[in-house]
Amino acid sequence: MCKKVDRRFKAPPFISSPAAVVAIMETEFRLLVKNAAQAVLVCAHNERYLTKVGMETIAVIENASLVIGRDGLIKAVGPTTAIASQFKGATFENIIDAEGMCILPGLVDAHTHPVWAGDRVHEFALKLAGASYMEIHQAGGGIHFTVEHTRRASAEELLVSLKQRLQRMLRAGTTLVECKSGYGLDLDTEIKMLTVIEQARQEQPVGISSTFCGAHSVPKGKTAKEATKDIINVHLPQLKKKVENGDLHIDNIDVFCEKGVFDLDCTRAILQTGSSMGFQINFHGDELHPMNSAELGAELNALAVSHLEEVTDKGIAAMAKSKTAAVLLPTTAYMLRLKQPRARDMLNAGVIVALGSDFNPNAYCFSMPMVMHFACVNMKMSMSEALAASTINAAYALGKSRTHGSLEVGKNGDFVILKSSRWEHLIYQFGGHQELVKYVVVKGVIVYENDRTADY
Ligand SMILES: N=CN[C@@H](CCC(=O)O)C(=O)O
Ligand SMILES: [Zn+2]
Repeated sequence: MCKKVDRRFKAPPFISSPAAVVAIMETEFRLLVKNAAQAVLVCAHNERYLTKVGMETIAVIENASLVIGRDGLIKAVGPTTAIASQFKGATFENIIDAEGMCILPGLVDAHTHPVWAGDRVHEFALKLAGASYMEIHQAGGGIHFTVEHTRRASAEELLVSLKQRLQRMLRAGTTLVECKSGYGLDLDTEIKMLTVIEQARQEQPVGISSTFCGAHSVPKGKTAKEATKDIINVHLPQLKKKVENGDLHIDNIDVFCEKGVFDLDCTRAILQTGSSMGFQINFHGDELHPMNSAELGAELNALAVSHLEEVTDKGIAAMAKSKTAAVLLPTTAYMLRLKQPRARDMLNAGVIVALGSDFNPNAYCFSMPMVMHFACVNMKMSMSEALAASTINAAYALGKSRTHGSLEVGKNGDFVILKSSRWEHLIYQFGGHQELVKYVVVKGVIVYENDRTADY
């Protein structure tokens, strides 16, 4: 009944959980998913994150059912027969018979840049012909190109494209996504982007963690030091006011810490100011050059540092100690033909490894299943490690692992139902999620049902 994937996973979690007892006293529920071939809980003991051993041994129940309450939270998950007897006489607004299918937690995408205008397909051609990311950036393209187009775009235009992009992420199984600003660099455009993110949060079902990334690049006509002063003395205080007034919601503060962009001192100053205003530190570091970003993340108790292709052994050890998550982005290393992030060294050292799509005009990928596939093949992660990195650990990197990232009683009823009797097909069939993802559910509501699934 209970697959011995995790030896610590002794009893079906719904039996021992106090929340499950509450559920039994209720009689009306939002959703029952019954008869699933597998329910992948990922973790079952309220872990906030998993490190290597936990990621290798994620919790899976064979022949499982799941109950979501009218508040959108998970009330019970366990063997089908046990759930049937516990919920005898209960009524459900909706029932899904998931025979032959798998239930997985909604995927969490821990790093994206989804608000922009003007694609960069022409730069893809240049890169294929040998130009590097930084050569294009220094010649005024790259982020600068996107900044010019995003400044000119209306908020309405940006909102339409953002919602379409979130919809494409949702269809690939993502139910929580980090969304950065950072293609404005001036205060007005940054506010326009953050406002668009705020609107999208209210108008569509994918959960959003929003990030102020005004230090994504040094704006033309300014030095890094001048831009840093501007962000600290002008942008951040204005944004803080907007947050306090309830006009904006900002979860994280970000900087692109890179040679020729923001150095370590500028990065530290911006992150410390943002953190003092209550924003979680989650920044880009050690991507193209070793910058000691990992060490800085540890020093500042950052929640997460992304990229880390050029991290040092010292940086890895520091992140393991400070419990700063490493958000690895396999699409970027693939696209830019960089050296792969050292996922195995990080896992062996005890670092909390998470994954993100890095969706942006440079790395045009919406799909966390594809990201997991790249992580397995190119970064040598196992499939269960990749799934844990795209669920509980990605939620941790956003400060959301109390509510997201696993199928556990009391968490949001956000999950994916896969038309396959083994969950690993989501990673194995690369590029195949369009046929595999049957339903996506957010807080117990079916937000996507796919007619294109078929048995292959
Ligand atoms: N490296 C910095 N930022 C993005 C790329 C943004 C862009 O090229 O537009 C990243 O995470 O890959
Ligand atoms: Zn990025």
